[in-house]
Order: sequence, then structure tokens, then C-alpha cells
Amino acid sequence: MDLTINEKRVLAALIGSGPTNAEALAEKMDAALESVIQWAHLCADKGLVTLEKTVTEQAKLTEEGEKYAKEGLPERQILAGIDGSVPMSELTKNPLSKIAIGWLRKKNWVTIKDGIVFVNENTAVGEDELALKNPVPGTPACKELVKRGLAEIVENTEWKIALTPEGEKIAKGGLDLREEVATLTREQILSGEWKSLPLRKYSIGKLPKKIFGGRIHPNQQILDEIRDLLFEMGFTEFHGSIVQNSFWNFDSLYQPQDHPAREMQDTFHLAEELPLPNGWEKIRDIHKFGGDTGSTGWGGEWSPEVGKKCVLRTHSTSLSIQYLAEHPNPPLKAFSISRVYRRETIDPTHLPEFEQLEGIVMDKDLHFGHLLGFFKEFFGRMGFEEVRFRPGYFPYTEPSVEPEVWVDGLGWVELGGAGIFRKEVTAPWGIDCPVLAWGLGVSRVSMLRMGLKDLRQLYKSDIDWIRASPVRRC
Ligand SMILES: N[C@@H](Cc1ccccc1)C(=O)O
Repeated sequence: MDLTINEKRVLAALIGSGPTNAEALAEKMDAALESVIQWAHLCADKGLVTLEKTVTEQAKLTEEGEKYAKEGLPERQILAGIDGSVPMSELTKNPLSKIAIGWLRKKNWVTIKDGIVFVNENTAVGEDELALKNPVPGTPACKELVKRGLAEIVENTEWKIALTPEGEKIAKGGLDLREEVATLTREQILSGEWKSLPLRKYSIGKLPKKIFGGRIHPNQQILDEIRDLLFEMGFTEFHGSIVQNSFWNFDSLYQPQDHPAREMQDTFHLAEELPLPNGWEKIRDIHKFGGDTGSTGWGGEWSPEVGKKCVLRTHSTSLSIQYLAEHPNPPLKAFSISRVYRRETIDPTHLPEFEQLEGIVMDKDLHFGHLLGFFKEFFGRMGFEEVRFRPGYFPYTEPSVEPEVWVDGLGWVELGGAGIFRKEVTAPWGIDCPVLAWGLGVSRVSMLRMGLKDLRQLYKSDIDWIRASPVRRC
């Protein structure tokens, strides 16, 4: 029979002694009680020992119970201090009276009349007081003490372990009690010593421990996938700062300073300011009278001070326009995946921060059809087969659309906005050809791809969910 070293040690320790307490056995083996019980169970499974379990209840006094066991219950202590009668006002000076008065009345040891406490005739020692000296589990008096928080019941489990005849035979037949060797050294192999060593056996039936390798967060996997897709489609990537001044977040995108359009996305405003870029006057003129674009502009005043005020970027279009200002020459295809911030109330489909996929395509002769074509291609590659477009409005694009994809079970889902930049947006930077632009909520896309009902799942550190999510193929 194959026995582990610990099973053998149990058998060896039991030779010559009848049924043995687990504690005694543990002491004899110089091992932890829990381990010995575990090993004994393994031996019992092989029919080599018997295990007998007895559970006994024991009543133990709590700290408060111990105190009263010495000094007497509060009602007894108070009673001992009353000589026949005492005014209530006097009695309540003793802090113990708080607990004692209720019990004195309940036990009928006193009568209270007109503010005077009179000791009754029968104040004999009660069962509870006796139980305080020797609490016996199960008795009414002991239950009373438990209820008062003066005692508690603890369960005591005892194990008695004994060799079976079979176990006895094996134990007496001689046991190799040498430590099992798990790793052989070079010397042990060369010298041939390994042949006589007790080698630890493989337990073929045992399941190995699960190993979780490091991995990329499922949301990041999808973001990477989208990034790769756009690289494949010939785009380059741009980045930018989270903190933007209003000039780049709003003004350069032809959002008037006094227009509710500015509040269209509820914004996190910051106390900081950032300077305006060279050429800011052109934006001022566009807003006031259209500059030299032929537009009439919004009219009214335009304040450079308002433009300097910072916000957490509410959309990554603030990065697109800066990228265009730096790269005004066609052709250009660029994208950015960036976190944006809005003052949203958190619910399953809204978070105050989320990723946007922002894109721009600039070239001569581009038109609206190219924009719609791009979406069909892009969403198709992302696995959304049906795409449709609804008219939209953005201050910086004309025409504007809101692309939607079909999701079984959900219907048409809106994913963001797009359009062709107005000349009021592009002309100040010397751009004179069409620029297609879009901003999509990629967290939405991730959610749809993963079949999530709650957007928050993407941003929680839910390690079990992360481990259970499929790994992205590279
Ligand atoms: N910035 C818009 C999306 C958009 C980008 C570019 C052009 C048109 C629309 C939004 O955040 O919803």
C-alpha cells in the first residue's frame, strides 16, 4: 500500500497505544493538531485507523460573568447594601443600580413605593447565582446567563484515533520513516544513492493548481484591436493633454462663448488657465464676423479670457483640431483613442469618464459619401454588419450624422457623431480642403462586443471577470 510519510508517522505513533486522543497524538508526533487529524482521516480512508468524533458543549463565563462570579450579580451586590429600605434617589447613586433595579423587581426581591425601595422577605440565592459558579449547558439557569451575556456555549470536538487490525499489521511490518525526497541532487544521481531513497510519488489523480498568467484587461484588448484596425486602414495616431483650455475644447470648434451649445456637454471646469496659441485672433474674427471665410460668424463679442479657462477635455475633437492646426496639408488620416470627461450622473450606461475614438481624414475631393463608406468598412471589420445614419447636429460640422449599428436584442445603438468640418473650423489654420471628422464612444463598442449590461464593469477591478474573459488573439 502506498502511504505518505505523514500517514506512516501516524501509524507508527499509534503502535502499542489503544484509542488515542488527537491532542495526545499531535504532541507525540510533534505536529499541528489540524494536520494530524487530516492525516488520520487519510489513514481512515485506507482502512488503517478508526476515527471517533465526539462533540461536547461547554459553558464558559464571559469576562463580565467572571467578574460577577467573584463579586456577585449586581442585584445581589445592591441588595446587600440595603438595610431594610432606602430612598430610590440614594440607590441610584451606585452605578451598578442601572442594571440591578430591573433585576431586583423581576426577581421580586424589593418593592418600590413612593420613591422608597423596601427589601422583601424572600431573597434566597437563585439558580442563576448557583449556575454562575458552575454553568451546566442545557439547564434553564445556564440559558439565562447566556441571554444576559454572562456565559457562552462553546463546542468541543474530540477525536479518538485507533489502529485497525489492518493498520496494526502494516505498522508492525516495519515502516520507512525517512523523509521523502522530492528533488534529487546531482550527487545523488551520480553515486546511485537515488536507488535507495524514498522518492515522493506523483499523485496522478490530483488536479494541478490553476495558474493565471499576466494578461491585458479585456477593455484594453478591444482598444488595441481598434488601434490595430485603424493602422491597417492607413491611419496614424495622435495624442494630447487631458487638460485643455476652452479655446481648444470649444472656441476653435466654432462653439460660441455665450451659446447653450457650450453646455451641450456638461463640463468639469478647472481654475487653471492656459495661453492662447498664435493666430488666436483669427478665431476671434471668425466668431465675431466670419473672418475672411464668407461666413457671417456668430456676431457679438468674443473674449480671449474665456478662451484661456481650462476644462477636462469633454471630447477628443479638441485634439483633432490641434493636430490639424499642426498638420494643415493633405492628405492626412489620423485617429486618437482618448479618455474624455463629462459631468454625468453614474448609471449602467453613463460614466463621467470614457474613451472616445476620434478620427480625421483630410484630402482634396473628399465628400460625405466617403465618410459613410468609412463607417460601413470600419464597423464591418469590428463585427457590426448593419450600419445606418441619422442626421445630427454639431456646431463644427456640416453636414452632421450620428452613425448607429444594429445589435441583436438591443436594436439600433447610437455610437457617436460625425460630419465634415465647417470652413469656420478649418480655414483659420490655412486648410482649404474637406476634412471628415468623427468621435465615437468606444466604451460603448466594448460593452456591445462583450455583451455587458453595465458599463461600469469595464472600469472595475473585478479580477474574476478579467480572468474569465477570453484572451485576444494576436
Ligand atoms: N465631439 C462629438 C463627436 C463628433 C466628433 C467629430 C465630428 C462630429 C462629432 C461628441 O463628443 O459627441
